[in-house]
Amino acid sequence: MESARQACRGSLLWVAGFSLCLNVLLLTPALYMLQVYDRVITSGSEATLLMLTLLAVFLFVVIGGLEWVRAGVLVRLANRLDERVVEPLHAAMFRRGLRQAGGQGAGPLDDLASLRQGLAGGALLAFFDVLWVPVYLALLFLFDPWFGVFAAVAGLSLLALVVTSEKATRGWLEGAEQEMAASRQRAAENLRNAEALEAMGMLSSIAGRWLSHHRRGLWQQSRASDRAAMLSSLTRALRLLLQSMILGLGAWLVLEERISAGMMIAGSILLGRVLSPVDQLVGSWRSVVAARAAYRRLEAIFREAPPPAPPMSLPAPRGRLTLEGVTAGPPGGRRPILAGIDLDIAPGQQVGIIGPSAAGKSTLARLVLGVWPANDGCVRLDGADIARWDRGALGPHLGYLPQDVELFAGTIAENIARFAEVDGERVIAAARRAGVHDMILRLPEGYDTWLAPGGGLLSAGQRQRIGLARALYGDPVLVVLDEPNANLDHRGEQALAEAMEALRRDGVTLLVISHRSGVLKRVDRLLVLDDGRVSLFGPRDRVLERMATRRQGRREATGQGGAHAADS
Ligand SMILES: Nc1ncnc2c1ncn2[C@@H]1O[C@H](COP(=O)(O)OP(=O)(O)OP(=O)(O)O)[C@@H](O)[C@H]1O
Repeated sequence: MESARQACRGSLLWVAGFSLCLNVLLLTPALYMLQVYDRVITSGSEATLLMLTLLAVFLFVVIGGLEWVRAGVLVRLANRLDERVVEPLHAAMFRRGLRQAGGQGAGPLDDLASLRQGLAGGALLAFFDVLWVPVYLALLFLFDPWFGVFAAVAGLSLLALVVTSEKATRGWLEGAEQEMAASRQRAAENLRNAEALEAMGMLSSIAGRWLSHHRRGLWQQSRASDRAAMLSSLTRALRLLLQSMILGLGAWLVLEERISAGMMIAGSILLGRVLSPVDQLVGSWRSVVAARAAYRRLEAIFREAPPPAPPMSLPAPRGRLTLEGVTAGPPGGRRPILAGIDLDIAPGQQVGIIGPSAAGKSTLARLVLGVWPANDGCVRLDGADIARWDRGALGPHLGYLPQDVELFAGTIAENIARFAEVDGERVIAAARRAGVHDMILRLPEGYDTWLAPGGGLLSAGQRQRIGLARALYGDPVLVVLDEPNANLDHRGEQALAEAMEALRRDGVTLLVISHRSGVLKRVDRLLVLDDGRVSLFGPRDRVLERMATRRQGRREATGQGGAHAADS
C-alpha cells in the first residue's frame, strides 16, 4: 500500500497544482462584484461593464476547463492506485485463502473499489480546497476585521458539525459495512449449496443466519443515515443562515461607512468560498469513512499475508521426496495435525497412504505439495526445501488431484491445460494417460465443452477423471492423488489403474490416498497414518502383514478381555 501511495504522489501534486490555479481563479466572482458595484455603478461606464463581463466570462470558461481536467487526473489517480494494488492484493487474498480455508471471499476487491471511489469522488478535492480557506479568510480580514471574525466563526461552526457527524455515524457505518459483507458471504454460500438445502428442506433455517446479518446491517445503516440526515439538514440550514447574516453584517458595516457596497457583496461571495469545502466534506463524508475503513482492511491483508521470501531458481526436480522431522497443521492453527514425520521416497516410487478419518492424510498431501508450510522440520523435493521453490516454476512438475475436485469456468481443454496456453497434443496426451479421452469425445463439444464454475454439467465421477487428467498434464515428477477413486465406477477404476501403470513406466513419484484396496494393490509401499503420526511405513506386503498381525493381536486381546469379564 505504501508503494502505491508513493506512485500516486505525482498525480496528487498535479491535483494540488490545479487546485491552486482554480482557487485563485475562483476569486473572479468576488472581484467582478467588487468592480461592478464600486467602479461601474459609481462611474456609470458601460464599456467598463462590458470589458469586465467579457473578462469574467473568459475566466469562468477557464475555471470549467480546469475543473474538468482536475476531475480527469483524479480518475487516473484512482486507476493507477488500482493497477498498483490489484495484483498484489489478489496474491495476498490467495495466500490468506490458503491459510484460512476460504479467506474473506471477494471482500477485499470491494474494498479496493470503495477506495477508488473515495479517491475519484469529491472528498479529496474538498481537502485541497480547505487548504485555501486561510487565504479567503485573510482577504475578509482585509475588508474588515468583523468580516474575518464572522467568517472564521462560521467556518469553525460548520466544521464542528462535520466532525460531530463523523463521530455520530462512524461506528454505525463501519458496523453496517461488516454486517452487509457477512450477509453477502452467507448468501453466496447458500447459493453454492442450493441443492442440499432444497433436498433437506434447510432453506428457511439457514436463511435465518443470512437474514440476521442483513437485518443488523440494515438497522445500523438506517441509524447512521438518520443521524447523518439530521446533521446534514442542520448544516444546510446553518449555511443559509450564515450566508444571509454576512449580508446583514456587511450592510451594517456599509452604514457605518467602514466598507463599500461592493465589499459587502464580495464578502458574501468569499464566505461562500470559505464554507464550500466544508459543505463538500459533508456531502462526501460517507465515502470518506468507507474509503478509510477499506484502506485499513487492505493494509491488514498485506500485513497478515506478506509476500513470501524471494524463491530460489533450481533445476527441474526428479521426484525424490524427503520429510525430516516434520510437524505441521493449518497455517495459523494452534494444534499441529502431523507430528514427527520422517519419510524418504525415491523417484518413481508409488506410495499408498491409508489411515482412519482425520488421521492427517490430506494434510500430508498439502504439506508435500508445499500448500501448507511445515511448522517444524523440512519437506524437501530433490534435497531443496519445497517452501523455497518458485511456485510458478514448480507447479508444472507437480500434479494434484484434491479430494474435492474443483474445475473452473472454461473449456475442458483449458481445465486440463491448467489455464496456460492450450497445447492440443499435450492435453490429449494427459487425457489419454488418465483414460478419459473417449469420455471427453462423447461430450457434446468434446474438448471444447464449456464448463460452468464448479464443473457444470459433469457428474462427480467425470469431474474426478478430468481432474486426474489435469493432474497428469505436462510432465509432472511428483503426483499426489487424494481419494482419486471416491466417485469412480468400474471403468473409471480401470482407467485409474492404467494411469498408475503409465506413471510407473515414466518414473513419476506417486502418493495416493485411498480407502479402497483396488488402488492399494498396485503401490510399492504403504504408509499408515494414525492420529497425525506414521504408524507403519514400508513395502506394501510387509505393511499389510503387520496390520493383519496387529488386528489379530487386538482381536485376541479383546477376546481375552471378554473372557475375563465373563469369568468375573
Ligand atoms: N483447513 C483446515 N483448517 C483447520 N483444520 C483442518 C483443516 N483441514 C483439516 N483440518 C483438520 O485436520 C485434521 C486432519 O484432517 P485431514 O483432512 O488431513 O484428514 P484425513 O486423514 O485426510 O481425513 P479423511 O480420510 O476423512 O479425508 C482434522 O482433524 C481436520 O479437522
